[in-house]
Amino acid sequence: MPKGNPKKPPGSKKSALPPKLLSSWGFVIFGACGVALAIVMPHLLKYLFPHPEPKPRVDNGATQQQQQQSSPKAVCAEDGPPEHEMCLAWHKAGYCRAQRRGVSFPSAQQVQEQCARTCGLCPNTKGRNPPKPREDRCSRDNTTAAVPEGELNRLFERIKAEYPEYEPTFLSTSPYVLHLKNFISAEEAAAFQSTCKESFERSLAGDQLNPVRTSFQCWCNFGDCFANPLVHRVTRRINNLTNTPYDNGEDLQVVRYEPGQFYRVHHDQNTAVWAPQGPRVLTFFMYLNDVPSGGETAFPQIPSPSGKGHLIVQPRLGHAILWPSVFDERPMEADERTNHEAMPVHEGVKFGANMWIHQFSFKTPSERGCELTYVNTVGRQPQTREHEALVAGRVPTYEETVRAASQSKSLDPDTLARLDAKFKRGGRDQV
Ligand SMILES: O=C(O)CCC(=O)C(=O)O
Ligand SMILES: [Fe+2]
Repeated sequence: MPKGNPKKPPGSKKSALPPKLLSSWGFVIFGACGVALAIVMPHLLKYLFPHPEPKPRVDNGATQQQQQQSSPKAVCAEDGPPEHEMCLAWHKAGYCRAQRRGVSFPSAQQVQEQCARTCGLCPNTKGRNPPKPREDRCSRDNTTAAVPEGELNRLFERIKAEYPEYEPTFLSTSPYVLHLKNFISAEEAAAFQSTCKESFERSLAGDQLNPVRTSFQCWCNFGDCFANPLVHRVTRRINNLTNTPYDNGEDLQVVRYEPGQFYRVHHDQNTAVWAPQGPRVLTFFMYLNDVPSGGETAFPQIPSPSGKGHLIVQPRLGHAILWPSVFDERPMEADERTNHEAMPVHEGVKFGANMWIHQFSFKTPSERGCELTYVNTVGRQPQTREHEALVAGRVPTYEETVRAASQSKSLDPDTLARLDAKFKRGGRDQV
């Protein structure tokens, strides 16, 4: 008798399976039934005992319940301490949701604790830039015009009165061009240049390579730049000075001119008025170094204060100029008198930085990937289906937009809270 398991004779059906084999088949069948039951059972139970929907997920991926548990009461409380000054930048950089790889500070937990309101972690607050249904993605909040009708001139007068430390001087009052000294420190100017060092590219004008602008530019739209504490501090200082929300400003644009480079006469209002962010209403331009020769900013349609020739501003480290792109009484319409140019640099290199401020939130549609539509490249009329949709429904028409911008100042709760706090501090800003 051979040893081992006897071979099953070919063709034999009822071949006597050895008891050991039988028990393994039984095991397999039993297991399969178990698996099937495990799959079907939850559905069956759900059908038999319907369960409430899971809590909606929000911005940072946590459920509202988790949010409320993790919300630090202090920051959420109405009379609580202010949030960390970096919160807006940290949120924009995505730090509310996840810790950035390779960066130990700030941790996601630290951000969530110190920026609970901005991160949308407090009960009954939406946080900055909350998710929107797809069809509303690119709509505009009509009630937050940065510069309503009749507010532009007042804004310039207020800055002159409130900020003597910058030695504000009107280089022109019709239209306004305001000159400030010591607006940024040498350390801050150096931070702009160093964060941008590897990120300069040939400048664009109206979204295109253009022979009218031969300089280099760096969009400060990456976390290492806009979440750099010195860069953010300057950004917030501009927001406070102009009384406009963080989200209405484009990311800063650092510019660099080598000898011979320039930006010929142009106007900064380049945005279709029906785009979600509305027109650029203000330009805040900072000089980041002294230029040995050339590199002035010139306004060919504005007389110089001395009455001789037109207005020319010398680039000096720390100085800044602010001018409007629209009319006081028609704050959606470009005021061509603020055409300007960057004259060629003759000696040395010129560094500067632009902050363009829009009538409505720029960062929101920008972060949502909406069409931002420049008039120079897409024309003044809507040309694509998406443009038409913006005009037709999701974004107000030109007339509605103008009407909304003309309404008396009505600000969003965050801006109101900020103004309120500023008033309580005696009108001074912290940064
Ligand atoms: O460089 C300057 O002086 C002005 C730059 C400017 O006008 C711009 O970048 O739009
Ligand atoms: Fe410009």
